Amino acid sequence: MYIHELSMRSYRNYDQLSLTFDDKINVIIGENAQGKTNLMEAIYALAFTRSHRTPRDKELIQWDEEYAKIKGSIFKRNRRFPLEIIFSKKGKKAKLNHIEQKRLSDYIGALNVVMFAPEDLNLVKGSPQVRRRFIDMEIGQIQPRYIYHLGQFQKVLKQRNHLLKELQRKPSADRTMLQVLTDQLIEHAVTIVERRFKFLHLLRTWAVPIHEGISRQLESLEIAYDASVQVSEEMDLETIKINFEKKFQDIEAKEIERGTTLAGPHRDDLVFYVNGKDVQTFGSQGQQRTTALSLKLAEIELIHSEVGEYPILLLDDVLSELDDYRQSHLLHTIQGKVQTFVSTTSIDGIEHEALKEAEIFHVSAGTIEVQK
Ligand SMILES: Nc1ncnc2c1ncn2[C@@H]1O[C@H](COP(=O)(O)OP(=O)(O)OP(=O)(O)O)[C@@H](O)[C@H]1O
Repeated sequence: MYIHELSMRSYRNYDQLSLTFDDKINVIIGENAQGKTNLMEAIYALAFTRSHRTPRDKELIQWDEEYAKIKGSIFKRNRRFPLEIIFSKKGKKAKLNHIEQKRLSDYIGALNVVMFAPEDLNLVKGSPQVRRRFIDMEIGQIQPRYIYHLGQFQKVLKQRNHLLKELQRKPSADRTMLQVLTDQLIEHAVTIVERRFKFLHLLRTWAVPIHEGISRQLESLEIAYDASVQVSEEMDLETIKINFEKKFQDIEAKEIERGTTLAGPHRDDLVFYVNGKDVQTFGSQGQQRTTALSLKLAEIELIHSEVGEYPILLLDDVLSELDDYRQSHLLHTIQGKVQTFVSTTSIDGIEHEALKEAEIFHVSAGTIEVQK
């Protein structure tokens, strides 16, 4: 799939903009703070209805404006369809084929995007939250129903935490309600964990051989799910559910004492091993980067295998962070099959064969010019 046209209004530092892209490689060049990341972010937001760098939609609206609008014309399975997203101070609206989608989960997934930004190099080193977000966003775009379960889980989690705080202060508060909320929480948690297991199985299928390739057969990658409840990928749904129930019975007193939910998918993590050693603790910076790159390349192949089309790849200021070998590996893998956006302050240092045919855009203070 690819984006043919993109237009924006009052989005970050862009007043008004309309661009046509190459279906292969587009390079966005500009000095710092001119709007490169804002453009990448807009494409990401068109796919996910949110930014990759802030949870606050209001920040996307140009200062002193009432709303921001992004429109895209997408080609998928040889058919063209429009996407539109409007962020206003009251909320957001997402339109697919000109029709507003009541649930965002009916919209997300129409456009598949993989973003690789410098902070993704932190996927291995960063906090568990970064890895949970990675896994949740990726499952969400191939299985939009997952987003619904995640939203329901968050809702119940909030109510449950609220009640646990109340019980912490006042032990006579409603215990029956706690049981009701625990049952609801478990119902969504089991679905989330089961879908994460299935996703990890697919991710491994692609990431392990890719990592072996990038490391010239020197490293073998393993990915494990570090769960806060005794569950594993071999278990059936019923066993997972029983183990959740047991866990919450065991920790009830502790949860009331702390006033918060201490187990569940919001506390889980991913662990990456290279040659049997935990990369987060023992890996070199190079190994951590290779792992992050393998995961991103695996995502591209995984989406292709699940959706039947390659996603759009956004490489925001990240090529120059990779050494020549990893850069070549990346560009070689995507060449010709993945519409890619590369942002950079300078094209020197990334003179790869793949970029020769690229469409070049120059960004300066919220305006973009195509290089003739
Ligand atoms: N809501 C907004 N309204 C108007 N301008 C904004 C808004 N949010 C951010 N900006 C401006 O956008 C610019 C930052 O653009 P962007 O993050 O795309 O930089 P960049 O070109 O990627 O630079 P770098 O190479 O430093 O990452 C800044 O000048 C910032 O002040």
